[in-house]
Amino acid sequence: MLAPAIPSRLASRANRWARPALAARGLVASRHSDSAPEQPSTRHVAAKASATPREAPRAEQGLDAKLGDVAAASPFFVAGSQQLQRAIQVVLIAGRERASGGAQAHVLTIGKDGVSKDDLEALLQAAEPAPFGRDSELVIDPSYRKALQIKAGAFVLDTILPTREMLADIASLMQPSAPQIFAQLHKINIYGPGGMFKAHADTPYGNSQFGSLVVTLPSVFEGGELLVQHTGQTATLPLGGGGAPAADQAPAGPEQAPAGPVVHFAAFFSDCIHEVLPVTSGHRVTLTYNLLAVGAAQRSGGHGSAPLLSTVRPLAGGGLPLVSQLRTLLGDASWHPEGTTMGYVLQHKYATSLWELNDRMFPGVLKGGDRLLYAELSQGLGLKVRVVPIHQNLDGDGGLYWSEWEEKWNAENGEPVRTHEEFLADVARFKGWFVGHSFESDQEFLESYFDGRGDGGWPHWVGDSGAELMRPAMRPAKEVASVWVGLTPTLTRPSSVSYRRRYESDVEEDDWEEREDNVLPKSAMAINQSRWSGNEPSFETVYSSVAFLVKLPAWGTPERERAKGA
Ligand SMILES: O=C(O)CCC(=O)C(=O)O
Ligand SMILES: [Fe+2]
Repeated sequence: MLAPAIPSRLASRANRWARPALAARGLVASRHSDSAPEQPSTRHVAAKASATPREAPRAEQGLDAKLGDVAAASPFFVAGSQQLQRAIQVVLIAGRERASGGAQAHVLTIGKDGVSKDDLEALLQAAEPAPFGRDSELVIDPSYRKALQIKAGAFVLDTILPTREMLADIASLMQPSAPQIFAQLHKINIYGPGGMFKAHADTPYGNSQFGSLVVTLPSVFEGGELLVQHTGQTATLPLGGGGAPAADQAPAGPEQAPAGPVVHFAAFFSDCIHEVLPVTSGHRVTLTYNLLAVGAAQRSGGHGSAPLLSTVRPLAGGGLPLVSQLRTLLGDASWHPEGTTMGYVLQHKYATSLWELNDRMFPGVLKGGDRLLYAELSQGLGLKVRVVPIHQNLDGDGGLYWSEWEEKWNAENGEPVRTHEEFLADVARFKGWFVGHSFESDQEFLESYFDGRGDGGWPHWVGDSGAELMRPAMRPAKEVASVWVGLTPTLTRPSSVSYRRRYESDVEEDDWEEREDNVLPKSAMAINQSRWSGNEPSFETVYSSVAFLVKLPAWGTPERERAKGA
């Protein structure tokens, strides 16, 4: 008696969509393929486009061609060095066992000459192998990350690092409208000869995390460059490496040379793939931090983009070519005379907690080039811009479900019937991405979907052409984008992560078994830890791909007049 347990609405939905809840109950075989994520090689720094190239209409190809300029116009990292006035003291707190053995906390004093041999020894003694997140597991794999770590909590710094100056630079370039940013100390990392960390994105700690910060403690090492990539650009940051004693790099002070060392730092948006190249000699000792922005959303939220533009204008140094191209197109009466909606896939991904997706965070939390573009479109051109999540379906079948038995049941009960051939056609069609309705309604959708309540909205699928929205929505999106920009280069990293339900502990005893392995399918995730490893495993916060839906006004309207400019 399986069929009556399936509410008819869900049953008809199941014909078209994944049904993990049923799979978990053993009613259907799970169709999620768990192929191992493809790991990038150390030197493989450019994200490889795996999407089918879209066939954009000729007029719109110019828009895509200008995309690189958006990335180039705004930085994705901030790096520099600073001469400290005082030596840095690091107190290594002895563990309980060691304390009982009479060990004392060890105090390191790191002055101009950097980490001494004895201090390095003490650091190595206190350290343990550094794990990282692979899918949902914390693993130690020296072929991927070879490093030692000392976790925050096992040491105390007496010096305020990052310095106020570092934080100010980071804030003004990376979070210009956040009233306050914070650096949350994560750990000390020690990379000896051969030490490295292959390409990964940093697992977000919550939706206020925008970046990661690395500060190197001065020591002599070679190699160990930090590579950070973003939309085809790669920054190579030596962070004080290169063999010269760190103190030698300080500008020679005349009489009163500062007692402190020179420290190097690099901050980057933490969705950017980065890696630490192998250290060839010496020891590279870093402090890592999560960068959190507080209040960014409130400050520039709502519809007011004016404050946003004033914060990004100094970064831009002129208009974006993408925007002037759009302006030219809008000035052509034959280009979408009725008006349309343009979709733009943002260059960065945004940390969101799946169950707290929130579009009110935008535009305040926008990063780099995305922020610049938003400001230009909304304030510069006066266009209406909506921010929506993009979801990804990896499997090709998206966990789509078809059962002969159930089709028979559907036929007998007047439900829509889909043939197996139709199912196979859908399988091919559903590989790719779909545009969410809004963060809030998608949350509702995903939750109801897993609950079997089945009352969420339907998303719109984006075809491989990147230009089409394929499925009619049960609750139609307000806009339907006919022009897509940026789809191919940005959405190239399929997720390999599944997410466990958070409220397992709330469910009834009886439901426990079936819900235990009831994971969010890759196909429905608001994206995506990606096939790249993270620095931590995480269920809670993921990176979401995000799109702008930009309303392009009809010819002859005042909005079009304003947008096309003089
Ligand atoms: O130590 C570094 O330079 C960065 C290491 C890193 O990427 C991480 O800990 O996530
Ligand atoms: Fe990292």
